[in-house]
Amino acid sequence: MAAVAVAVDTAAADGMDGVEVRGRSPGQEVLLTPAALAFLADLQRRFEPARQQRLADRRRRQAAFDAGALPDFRTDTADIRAADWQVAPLPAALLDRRVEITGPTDPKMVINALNSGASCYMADFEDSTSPTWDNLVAGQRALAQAVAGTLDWMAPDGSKHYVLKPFAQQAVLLVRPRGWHLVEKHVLVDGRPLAAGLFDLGLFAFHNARALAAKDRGPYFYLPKLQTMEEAALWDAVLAQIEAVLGLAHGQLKVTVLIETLPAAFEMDEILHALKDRIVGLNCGRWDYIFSCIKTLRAHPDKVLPERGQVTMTQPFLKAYAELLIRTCHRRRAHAMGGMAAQIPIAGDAAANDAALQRVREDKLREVRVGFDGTWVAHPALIPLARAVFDADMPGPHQQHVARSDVQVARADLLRTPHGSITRAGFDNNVEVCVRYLAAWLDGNGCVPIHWLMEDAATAEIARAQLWQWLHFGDRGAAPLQLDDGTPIDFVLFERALIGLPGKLGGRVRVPGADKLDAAIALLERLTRSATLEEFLTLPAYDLLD
Ligand SMILES: CC(=O)SCCNC(=O)CCNC(=O)[C@H](O)C(C)(C)COP(=O)(O)OP(=O)(O)OC[C@H]1O[C@@H](n2cnc3c(N)ncnc32)[C@H](O)[C@@H]1OP(=O)(O)O
Ligand SMILES: O=CC(=O)O
Ligand SMILES: [Mg+2]
Repeated sequence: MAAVAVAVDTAAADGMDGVEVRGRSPGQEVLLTPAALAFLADLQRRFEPARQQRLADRRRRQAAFDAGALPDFRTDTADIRAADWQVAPLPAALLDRRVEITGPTDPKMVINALNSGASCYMADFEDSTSPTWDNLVAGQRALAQAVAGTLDWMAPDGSKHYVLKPFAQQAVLLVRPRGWHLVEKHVLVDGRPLAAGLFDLGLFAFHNARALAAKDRGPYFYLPKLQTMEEAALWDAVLAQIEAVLGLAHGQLKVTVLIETLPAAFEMDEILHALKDRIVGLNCGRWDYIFSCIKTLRAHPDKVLPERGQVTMTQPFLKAYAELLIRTCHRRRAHAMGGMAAQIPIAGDAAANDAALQRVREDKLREVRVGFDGTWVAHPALIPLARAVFDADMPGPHQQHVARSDVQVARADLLRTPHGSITRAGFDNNVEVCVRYLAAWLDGNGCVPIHWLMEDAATAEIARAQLWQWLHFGDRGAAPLQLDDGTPIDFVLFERALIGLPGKLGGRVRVPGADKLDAAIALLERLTRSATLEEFLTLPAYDLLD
């Protein structure tokens, strides 16, 4: 079977030499002790060369797609897909994951999420966190205090004191570090920024792993935005190193991997295999997946998706991706986790609220009936609804026995482009979402409601990538795209949508990050006018943060 080798720099130094902390935030000295920094620096020195190789592999792969190639199942790993093997047994705390709440890591959110009644809580440093230094330090402190059982929080006006429920009544904690593409510029090792994922995961593990292991709670992680088994193998090597340094058993650290890139959909078995001693499931990260489909196939004129609102999970290419994930996971005795419906409760409008909840209910019903073992919710008020749907259709703790061997997904199924349209409302909405989300993110808020939908980095990326793709469609000689009413999609249309926005938002809507609107507009203009599609909006946006 194809083995995945991770090149490791074994000459990694220990100690504080060459480590510089540039951020200043209250309480950071408790986290960034000399021992913690030495631990992080060691991880960075060992694994940074391999991370850089994986990022270079991504660029090479994308260049091939841009030159006309399409993703496919690998021939060099056919034996991994064909062979019979299973992942390591799942820990008891992760057997029943029917409802998982996700959210950023500020202390109030952490307490609300752990107390929410969900089976699990994914504390998120990725899609829903704007990685200001203050957010990261406060988030790591809140999580460490939560693990220690000492976290509390007082509302600034003194109206409510938030305390944790007893441990046995709390949701099981999982932590999602940032992806391989991001760096943490506030910690330099040998003059270069630390890999953000190593900072988030490493720092959490350093301070909490032993305490969580003693309670038989992992630690557990969600790994975002992977593309290949080699990237999975890199995480596996990092986790094995952390276990060795912290004196934990091999396989103590457990992970769930988000399948949220198009290349990864072709390597689900391989990713499970690369992490088989510690992986407990795959998750359908639908929003990044849609974004990745747009990004990966950006140079293929026959692969343009309709406007965001029309790209739902019932579209055949997304149905195929979800069903392949379930079949693959259950064959390997791993959980198949569903994703996030974007609707959130609507205050002050009962009819609209009922309609939103009905959309969520339908989404969860579809998930449990196709064979998912659990699902995500964005908001605590959605937990009872999701739980009721899963309880009714999933009497046991999971449904790994649902083999879905009826599912046959071919390359063409994953690449089938849905029909649909681009309306003016859809175009304008993409512009508005990008501007409002970027403004909030630059202001330190990584997840906001916009028109009663949860918007985070993944959902905003769809809007941003679509605008770029639609506006640059004619660059390769094709006729420009048109709206469904025949209006050409060009920069005149884009500027028109942008021009009225600050007045409209300032006058009518409470906008988080209102004083960042100009910066957000300037960034969107830059991203959209660029001749090439920026890989992630959070890369240039991070330069503007802090
Ligand atoms: C594509 C993906 O990656 S999905 C995963 C990433 N995205 C997420 O995790 C979404 C997280 N969700 C959120 O951040 C929020 O629900 C939002 C921004 C969508 C809406 O937030 P708000 O407008 O503040 O919601 P609302 O005012 O209704 O909140 C009511 C209460 O629920 C709490 N709450 C809302 N969402 C969450 C959550 N996800 N976790 C914990 N508590 C929450 C609020 O803190 C508030 O608490 P309080 O009554 O004690 O003050
Ligand atoms: O992380 C989840 C997604 O949908 O993206
Ligand atoms: Mg995502």
